[in-house]
Order: sequence, then structure tokens, then C-alpha cells
Amino acid sequence: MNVLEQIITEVRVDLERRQTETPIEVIRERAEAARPPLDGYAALSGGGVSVIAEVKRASPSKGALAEIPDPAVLAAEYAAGGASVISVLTEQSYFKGSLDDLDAVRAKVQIPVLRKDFVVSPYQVLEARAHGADLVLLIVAALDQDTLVSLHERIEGLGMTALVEVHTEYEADRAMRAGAKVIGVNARDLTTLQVDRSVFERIAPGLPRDVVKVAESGVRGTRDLIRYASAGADAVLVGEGVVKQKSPRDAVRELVTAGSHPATPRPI
Ligand SMILES: O=P(O)(O)OC[C@@H](O)[C@@H](O)c1c[nH]c2ccccc12
Repeated sequence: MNVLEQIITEVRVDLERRQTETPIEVIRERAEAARPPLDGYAALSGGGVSVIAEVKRASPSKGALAEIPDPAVLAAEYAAGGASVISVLTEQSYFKGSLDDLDAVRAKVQIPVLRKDFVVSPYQVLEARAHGADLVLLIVAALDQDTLVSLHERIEGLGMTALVEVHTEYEADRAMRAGAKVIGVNARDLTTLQVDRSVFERIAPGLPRDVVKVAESGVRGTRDLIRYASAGADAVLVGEGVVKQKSPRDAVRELVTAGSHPATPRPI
């Protein structure tokens, strides 16, 4: 089993447990009662390169990254630095996240929040909405095409925005066929955990103009952001590069500033 398959195996075990504890009908009611979602697409398609800043304690590639005793405090720092969206990892076994983290962040900030997890079931989409998410990650490599299409429809049907993650041209093609409006190109191969920043440069030019293009992983500073921006990124998703900084607010602000004055003119 590769890493992605291992993670999904754990995710399914956790999911079973939650589904037994709380029936889907209850989650559906909570999703319907939640405050309506904010527009994630609009948040990412404004001027300059938008920054999605991630609440990330650990990862399978790096192990522990940051303590994060209060995710709400960190998210508020990100927002004050000018982040457009906050990403909250909710996967427990490998990333040390939780739905409690999502609740805490949601209660604190006024900007859209992304549920970052390995979503394989409609139950998790309803959960995301019930816990106030505005965007939900879908990883193409983790889903067959029918499941991808149906989860995408459910996310959009609830008024949320799907961030559809790809790592190859073939996956990008599948994302487009599923109707994705926001596509994230992950520089990290989730089956090997290797990071290759050139993957974005290879895939982004083949994506339609009206698709919001998010460069995911590997942004350690403004140089990486500028490189992604000149390859056509509308947004970058940054975890390690901001979570480990003494001042996450300043780190985000530096990225936002670099993204608002791209060094290379971008095609209109
Ligand atoms: O810490 P980084 O290299 O800035 O990466 C952030 C983000 O791209 C990464 O956390 C991520 C991208 N896709 C994922 C899917 C699941 C879990 C995590 C991820």
C-alpha cells in the first residue's frame, strides 16, 4: 500500500466510527442549520495571487511541524496577514487535525474556510457544512470518476466550493470532466510524498482560463510564490511555510504583498 492508500484506510475506519455515533440524518440537519457558506470561488479569484494559509500540525512526510495549541489564534493571525482563505486539516491519524479545529477556526474568522481532508463519502461533505466549511478538498487520486463527480455535485449543491486536487495531466482531465471550477495542482505526489514544483508549470497551461488555479505545496517563501505566479497561479496553498514561522501574520503578509506585485507580468 502506498501512503495515500494507508491514509484512506485510516480515514475509513474513523468515518465508520463517526457514522455509528452520529447518524447521517443528524449531520444533515446540522448542515441545513449552519450559517450559509461564503463564496470560496470569489475569495480566490480576486486581484493578485490569493493566499490560502493552512492550519497544519503534522504531515506524513515531515512528522510534527507545529504545536498549535489554539488553531483559532493562528487562523486570526493568518487573516490579519491578508490570507484569503484558511485551510484546516481535519484528518487525525497523520495530520493531527480534527473537526474541533474546524469549529474553532470557523468561530473566529470572517473569511472562507476550507475543510482539508481525505473526503471519500457524502457523510464527510455534510459534516464539512455542518462544521461551517465554505470549501471542501477533493483529491482526484483518491476517488474513482463516478465518486468524484457525485461528491463534487454535493459540495456545489450545498453552496460550497470544491477545491479539486490533481497531480498529473490525466487527473487534471478528470477534474475538468467533473466540472471543477477550482483546481489545485499539488506539487507533492501523495503516493511517494516527493515534492516537484515543476508539476504546476506543466499542468496549469492546459487548464481553462476561467478555472481558478491553485498551486499547492512547496511554498517556502516569496520566491516560490513568484515562480508559481508567473506560471499562472491565481492562488497558493501554504502550510509548512507559514505554520513554523515566529510570526505567521508577517509570513502571510509577505506572501500576499509579493502576490499583489507579481514580478513577471501575467497574461490577461
Ligand atoms: O506544507 P506545504 O508544503 O506548504 O503544503 C501545504 C498543502 O499543499 C499540503 O498540506 C497538502 C496538499 N494537498 C493535501 C492533501 C491532503 C493533505 C495535505 C495536503
